[in-house]
Amino acid sequence: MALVRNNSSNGREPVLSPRSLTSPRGLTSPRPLAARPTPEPVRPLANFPPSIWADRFITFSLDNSELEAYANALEEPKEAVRSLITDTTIDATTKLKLIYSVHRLGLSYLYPEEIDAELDILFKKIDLDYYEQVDLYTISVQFQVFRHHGYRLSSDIFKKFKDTTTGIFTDEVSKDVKGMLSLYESAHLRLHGEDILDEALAFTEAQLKKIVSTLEGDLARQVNQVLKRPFHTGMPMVEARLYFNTHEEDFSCHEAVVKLAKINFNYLQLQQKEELRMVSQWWKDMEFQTSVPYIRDRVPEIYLWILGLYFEPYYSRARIIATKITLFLVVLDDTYDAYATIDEIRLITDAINRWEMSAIDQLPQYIKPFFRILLNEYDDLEKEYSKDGRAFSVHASKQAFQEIARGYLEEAEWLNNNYVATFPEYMRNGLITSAYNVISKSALVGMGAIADEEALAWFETHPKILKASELISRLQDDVMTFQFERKRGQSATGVDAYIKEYKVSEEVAIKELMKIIENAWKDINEGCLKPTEVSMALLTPILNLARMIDVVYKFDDGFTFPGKTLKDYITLLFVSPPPSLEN
Ligand SMILES: CC(C)=CCC/C(C)=C/CC/C(C)=C/COP(=O)(O)OP(=O)(O)O
Ligand SMILES: [Mg+2]
Ligand SMILES: [Mg+2]
Ligand SMILES: [Mg+2]
Repeated sequence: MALVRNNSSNGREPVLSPRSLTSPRGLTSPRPLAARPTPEPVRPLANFPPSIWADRFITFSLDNSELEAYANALEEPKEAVRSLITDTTIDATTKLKLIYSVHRLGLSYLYPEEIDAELDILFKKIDLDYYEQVDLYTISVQFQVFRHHGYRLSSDIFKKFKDTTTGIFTDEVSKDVKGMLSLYESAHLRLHGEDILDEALAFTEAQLKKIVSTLEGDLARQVNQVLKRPFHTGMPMVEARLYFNTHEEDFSCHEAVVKLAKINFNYLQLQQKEELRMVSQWWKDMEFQTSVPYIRDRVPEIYLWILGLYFEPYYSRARIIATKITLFLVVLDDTYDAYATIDEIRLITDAINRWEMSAIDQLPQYIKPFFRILLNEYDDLEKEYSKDGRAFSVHASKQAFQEIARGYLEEAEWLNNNYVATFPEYMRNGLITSAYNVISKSALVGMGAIADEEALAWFETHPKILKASELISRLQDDVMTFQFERKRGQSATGVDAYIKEYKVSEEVAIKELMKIIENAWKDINEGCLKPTEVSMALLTPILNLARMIDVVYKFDDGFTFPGKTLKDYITLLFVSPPPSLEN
C-alpha cells in the first residue's frame, strides 16, 4: 500500500529514480559506466518547475524621495484616524465598526495603544442585554473586533440565533447573507469547547455555498472571497488589499480611513518592492542557480512567505534576514530530499553541526558554495547584532538551523532503512522539520529590542502556540505534498505514519490529520487571548506562520507549483499598481 515505494519508472525523466530502488540509499548507479573512474551516484532528482519570475524583481529601482513623500503624506490622515479612534463622542457600535475596518485594512499597527485603550473601556462596558437586541452582523463584527485584539468575548452571544427546539440556526439566519458572512468569519476564531462556533462554521459554510451563485456585486465578491479564505487564515497584507477592494461600504463613510489606506498601500508597496529587489539581487550574486540548480528557485515566494509574518515598515531588516535564512532552508530541504545521497547527507549534517569553515573540505563540491555562504551570512549577522548585545538571537537561529539539519537527516535515515516511523515518532521529528522553529526564531533576529532574551527564553520552552503552528505546517504540508513525494520515493510523511499507526485508509488518515490541524488552530486562537504569555508583537509572527501554510497549501502544493495562489498574491502585491490616490 502506501508504504511501498513505486519501483517502476513513472514515465517521467529517466533520472527520476527513487532512492529506495538502490538500497542502501546513495549506492552508485546499477549500470556502472566503465569509462568513468567515479561513477555519478543515482540522484533522487525531482525536476522541480523553474521560477516563474526569472529576474523580474531585480530591475526595480527605488526612488527614495517618492518613499519619503508617501511617508510624509501619511501623517495627516494618520492623525485624523487617530482622532476618530479616540473620539469620545462616537457611540460604541460605530467605534467598534471603525476599529474593525482599521484592523482589516492593516492599519492597526499605527495605533496599538489607542486601540487597546478603547477596547479596554468598551469591553468593560459590555452589556449582554444589548446583544439580545442587535442583529447578527453587528454582533459578529463586535465579536471579531474583540477576539482579534485578544478579548475573550463569550460566543454565547450567538445562542439567540439558534432555534430553541431544534437546536439549529434559524431560518432567519439563513436569509441574512451579510450576517452569515460575518458569522463565518467569527467562527474561525473559535476556541476549544466552543461547539456553537463549530456548528456555526458548518452551517454558514453550507448556506453560503448554496446561495453564492444567486448573489451580485460586492456581496457576491465578498462571499466568494470568504469561502476561498476567511480573513483569519489569510495573509494579512493580501487580506487588507482584498478588503479595501470589496468592502468599501464598511469604511467609505470615514474619508480619512480611505485616504490613509491608499497612501499606506502605496508606501508599503515601494518599500516591499525594494526589499524583494535586495533579496533577489543577493540570491543572484550568490549564484545559487549555478551551484544548486536542482532546488526550487523561489525567491519571490519565500519573500512573500516572510512578508506574511510581518508587514510593518519597521520590520524591513527583519524581513530581509528571515527571507535569506528561509531560502537557506529551501536549499537544505531540496538537497536532502532531491539531490544528495545518504552518505552526502551525513557529511553535510555533520559539517552544519560542526559549524566551522574547515568542515567544507569534507563536503561534496556542489554544496560547498552554499556552506560558505551560510557560515558567512551568520557570521555577518553575529557581528551586526553583537554591537547592541543581540547576538543571542543569531545563536538561537543558528542552533535551530543545526537542529533542522539533524531532523532532515533522521528522515533520510528512515528512508534509507525503508522504515516508516510510528506517528508519535514522526511528529516528534516532524515538528522540527516543519521549519517553523527555525523561521520563527530567525524572524526575531531583526525585530529589535522587543525580541529580548526573555522572549527567547520563552521560545525555548517550546510553547503550545509555537507547537501548534509547527504542527499545522508539518501536517498541512504532508497532506498536500505526500503524493508527489511518495511518487519520487522521498521519505514517508505524516500520512504514511498515521496509516501505519492506526491501520486506516489514506482517506481516513487525511480526514483525521485535518481534524488535528483544526484543533491546533484552536490552540493558536487560545494563545492569542489576553493575558498572553508574551506580547502580541511576538505572537503575531507565529500566528501568521500558520496562516501562510493555509495560503500556500490549502488547495494544493502551492510552493512547488507556485503558478496559482502565490502567483496571484505576488502579482497583487508587487506587480499591480496599488490603489490610486487620485480618486
Ligand atoms: C514543511 C514546510 C511546509 C515548511 C514551510 C517553511 C518553509 C518555507 C521551509 C522551507 C523549505 C520548504 C519550502 C519546505 C516545503 O516543501 P516540502 O514539502 O518539500 O517540505 P518537506 O520536505 O519538509 O515535506
Ligand atoms: Mg522537501
Ligand atoms: Mg524535506
Ligand atoms: Mg512535503
